[in-house]
Amino acid sequence: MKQVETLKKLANWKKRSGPVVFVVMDGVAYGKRKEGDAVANAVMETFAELSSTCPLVKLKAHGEAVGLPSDEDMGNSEVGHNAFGAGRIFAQGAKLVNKSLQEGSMFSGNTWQEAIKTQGVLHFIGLLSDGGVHSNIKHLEAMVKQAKIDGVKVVRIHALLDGRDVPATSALEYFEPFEALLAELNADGTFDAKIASGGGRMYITMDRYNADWPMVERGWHTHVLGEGRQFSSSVEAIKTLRAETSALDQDLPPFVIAKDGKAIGTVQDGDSVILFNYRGDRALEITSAFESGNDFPHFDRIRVPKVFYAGMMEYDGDLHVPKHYLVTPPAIDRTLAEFLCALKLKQYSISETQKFGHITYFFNGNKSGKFDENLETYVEIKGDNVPFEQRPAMKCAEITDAVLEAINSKEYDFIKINYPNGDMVGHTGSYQAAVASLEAMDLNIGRLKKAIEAVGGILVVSADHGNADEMYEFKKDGTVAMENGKPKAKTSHSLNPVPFIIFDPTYQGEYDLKLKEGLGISHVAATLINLLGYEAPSDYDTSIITLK
Ligand SMILES: O=C(O)[C@H](O)COP(=O)(O)O
Ligand SMILES: [Mn+2]
Ligand SMILES: [Mn+2]
Repeated sequence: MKQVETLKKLANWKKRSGPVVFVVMDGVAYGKRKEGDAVANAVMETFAELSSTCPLVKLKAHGEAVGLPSDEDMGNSEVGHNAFGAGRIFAQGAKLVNKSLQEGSMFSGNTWQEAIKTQGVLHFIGLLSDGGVHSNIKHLEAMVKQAKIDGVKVVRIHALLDGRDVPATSALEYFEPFEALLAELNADGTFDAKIASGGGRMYITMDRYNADWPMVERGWHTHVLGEGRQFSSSVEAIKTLRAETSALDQDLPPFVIAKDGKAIGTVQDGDSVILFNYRGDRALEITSAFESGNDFPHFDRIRVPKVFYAGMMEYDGDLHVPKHYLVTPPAIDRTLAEFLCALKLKQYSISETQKFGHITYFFNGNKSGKFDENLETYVEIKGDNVPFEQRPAMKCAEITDAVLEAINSKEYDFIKINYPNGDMVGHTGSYQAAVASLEAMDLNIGRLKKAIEAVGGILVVSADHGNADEMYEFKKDGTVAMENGKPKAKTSHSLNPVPFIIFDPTYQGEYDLKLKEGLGISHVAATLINLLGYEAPSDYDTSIITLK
């Protein structure tokens, strides 16, 4: 790999005595309506003070500004952190898969051709919605149709309920038409495609960052071994399990579709398996359960079928996982971390388990490795495996304790932090917990601010996309949607703009205090490089500050 160039020092920059600390308030944006806006309604004294006294601008964090197909697409952590870390916009997974399907290259490629050779069953595993963050049901539909055209006889789909990137209880809007499509494709008797198993995405299969391997184990038992509560159809399963548990879709218990007491879609030797999710974080663990040999410490798989396994994308560009994939991911290069390493600047990255990979792997362009072991420190504060509304602080105090130590050690030039609060608690749909979570985070940003003041560093506060700023669903007429006498919870991200604030207590007048308007979060990296005293790479999206 070609080494990046060494950036030039800014001629008129007075080096600060402390580090530049970049805070990503995950899932915190400016809402459009006060009702259900936990960000606007929480008591956040530090955020209010920074907002009224520091340079501040709103940045775009969704749609085309982060490489998604259209401005209808909400932002998410992968594309947001990619944009922060790469300083440029890359066409993202969602867009690349669309293109590969439109141009037909997915189906002419080796991976698809190999997958359809199976004499057994072609399985698809993935998230059945049009949330567009991890997957898109349209991609699955196109692949199932193509499988029929290509002469595959038996297809089994292992479908996860979303309710996290789409409305909280919307699963039947996807499962019912999808079952109808399968029935249509099966009607001429030459093709047999069925949903074989499923469950809520936060209950089985889609764990991330080694937070909760038993989730993946439950998924393995459901999809591969065909063990679990049996139903005759996915729609019957969803209706029954909802009535019994009142769970939101993301938390629905697993189900297995069976006929005469026998699961219809266990995974067997000689089958092909395609994971149709394109985003990596929640795809890596189930992938490793399929691809690992005997050396698999996470749970007893009981039976490991010999299959041809492929992912929609390459999920880890460093470790080349999985071995086979349908679409080549964006080639994100020349990231901020790489430039800072070339300058020999010491960097510290920290978050709680759920967002640890966001501030490292996503920030570094979906690479799990470091550029330089000696210059980069990664710290993970272990999260609790509980519903997050029960521990809304999301370890923000522990994260801050560690950062204060790092600041006071005077070892680091650049520190980046992800506070998971607004996002992880935002996804639970609990408004009260989201407010509590944001207030805890704000207290801790207050602690950071004091430390920065004491050492003469710079604090930059921003966010990767919205979430906690919209905790209620709204009706078309603009009023709050109600359910059982209460506001209906919204669990997904928002499309709202995010804050960008610079707190620079030893400002030396090197830049205008008025920030540039109308930009997106891909402009943050160049700004951070300037605030460290260097010229940004010429191919980066321009800095948000105007240097004097
Ligand atoms: O994976 C998730 O939790 C959601 O689909 C998206 O949330 P994130 O992009 O903030 O991780
Ligand atoms: Mn996020
Ligand atoms: Mn999120």
